[in-house]
Formats: sequence, structure tokens, C-alpha cells
Amino acid sequence: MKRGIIDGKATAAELRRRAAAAAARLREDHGITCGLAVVLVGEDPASQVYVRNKSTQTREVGMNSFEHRLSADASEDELLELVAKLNRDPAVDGILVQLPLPPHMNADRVINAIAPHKDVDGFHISNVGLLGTGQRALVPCTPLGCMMMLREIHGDLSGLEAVVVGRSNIVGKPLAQLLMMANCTVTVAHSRTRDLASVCRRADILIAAVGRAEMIRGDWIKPGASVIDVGINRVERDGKFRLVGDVNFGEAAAVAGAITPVPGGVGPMTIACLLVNTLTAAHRVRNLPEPAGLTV
Ligand SMILES: Nc1nc(=O)c2c([nH]1)NC[C@@H]1CN(c3ccc(C(=O)N[C@@H](CCC(=O)O)C(=O)O)cc3)C=[N+]21
Repeated sequence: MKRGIIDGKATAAELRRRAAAAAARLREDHGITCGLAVVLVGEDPASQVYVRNKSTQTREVGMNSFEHRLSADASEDELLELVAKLNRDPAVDGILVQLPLPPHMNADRVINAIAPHKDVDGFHISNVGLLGTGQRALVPCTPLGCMMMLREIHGDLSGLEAVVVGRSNIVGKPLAQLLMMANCTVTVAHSRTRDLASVCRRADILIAAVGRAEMIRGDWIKPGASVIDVGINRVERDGKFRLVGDVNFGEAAAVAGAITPVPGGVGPMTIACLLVNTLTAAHRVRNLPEPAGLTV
């Protein structure tokens, strides 16, 4: 059992080293260079930072990065055409369409147009269904990163009480599935949950994925519990913008057994898991044995 502040940056760097080794083997043994395509629609400045970080790290592990930008007023058909082209492109193993999309586009329709075997976000209904039934799926990156950090803290998770606060399709729901598969007793709580504080206090593993800055207080946490903070909220403090999680870190760190910080926790793991999923997709589509040590 690991305790204290869990360094997501270091864990992600180690995962990227393993990804780089697997990418090198794929290149040397099979002449294949993995490729990840990232599609950004519009000019949202925060999204641009993520896209840049993803591209840099993709190249650093020895994979090709293909960036596609469409203007905010591009039509949904233009985006669907681009997705269809990437689906056909043999140099592209993984496709990520950055969310949120502009309001005139139907995100479900776009996501479900991605070839499921290239859906490295794990958002396609086919991957969602495979995960929900315990079949081999591409698993969403943030939940995958959370599970890796929990494995680092606990090893075996069997029988532990897990409370997931948040029921989104991209974090809460898939993470609940993964925790069930790992034999946790899982509660999914949300904004309408009655007495959220006392539900949280039951948790051996508390996942905060609500998107509300510092909502989870120290006295909501069972002493010694593991706290995984998925929130990334930009707040203004003393005239400066800062990133904070969904957990009040100062209060929580005094009570928790292990806790992930923001920044430097789940965020870097999410990007590392995107590279891992791209490698996984590249192996599966060619029926190659998947590299060990890359997933939960
Ligand atoms: N299709 C799609 N897939 C995504 O995975 C996806 C998306 N759309 N839209 C936006 C969100 C957000 N997201 C982040 C990933 C890493 C950090 C990250 O590494 N954050 C750093 C800090 C970065 C900073 O300083 O701004 C950290 O927490 O330490 C943040 C946010 C992925 N997203």
C-alpha cells in the first residue's frame, strides 16, 4: 500500500517510457510506425494547449502525430468527411476528436462515425458496450489512468468500497465499470445524491469527477482513504489563474492515505494512456500480441 501524494507526472513518464519501448519494437520487428490523429474544431485556447501537449508527447515516444484543425464554423459534414478519410488511412492507428464540439455539431454522431478499432478515446458506442459487458474494448483514457494509479496505491482492489462522484460518459460511468471489474463495491453519486458527504465517507476509494472546484471537503473523507481527483478547474485566485481539482487538496491531504494532486495527477496519466491506447489499437488491428505492462 502506497501512501502520500501520488506523482502522476512521474507515473506518466514511466508509462511513456514503456510505450516508447513498445513503439520501437513495432518499428524494428514489423516496420510499423504508429500514428495518432487529433482533430480540433475551433479555437478554444485550453483545447489548443491539450492538443499541443498530446502531439509533442506522441512524437517523443516515437509515434507519428497528425493534427487536423477545422474552423469553428466548419459543417458537421466536413468533420464527418475528415473522420471517414482518417478511418481509411492505414498510417492512422488512433483517432481523437477533441471535445467539446461547437454547438451546431452532434458529438454522438461524430464519435460514432470513428472506426471502433481506431477509437482511442473509447467513446464509440461499440467500445462502451464491449466495456460494459466485460469484453475486450478500447478503454477511455482518464478512467484507465485512474485505475493505473489505484493499482500503484493498492495493488489488488478486491472488496474495497469505491465511491465515484460524477456520472459522465467520459469518466464516471466507464470508471465505475472498471472498478466493478476489479471487484470493488461501487457507488456512483452525483449532484442529486442525498447527503453526498456521508456517501463519500464510506469510501476506501473516492473518485472526484464532477467538475466543481474544491467541492469535496476534508471531513467528507474516511481517514486513510485513497482520493483520485479527476477535476481540472481553472479558478482566479489573487488575480491569477490557477488549476484546482474537485477536491479541497489542503483539507483532504491531511485525512487521506493517498491522494492525487491537480495539476500533476490524473491529467498527465490521461495523455500517457492515449499513447498506450494508440499502441494497443495498432497491435490489435494487425493481430499482433499486445505488449505487456501497458495496461491495467
Ligand atoms: N476527445 C477528447 N478526449 C480527451 O481526453 C479530452 C477531450 N476530448 N477534451 C478535453 C479534455 C481535457 N483533457 C485533459 C488531458 C490532460 C490534461 C493535463 O495533462 N493537465 C495537466 C495540466 C495542464 C495545464 O497546465 O493546463 C495536469 O493536470 O497536470 C488536462 C486535460 C483531455 N480531454
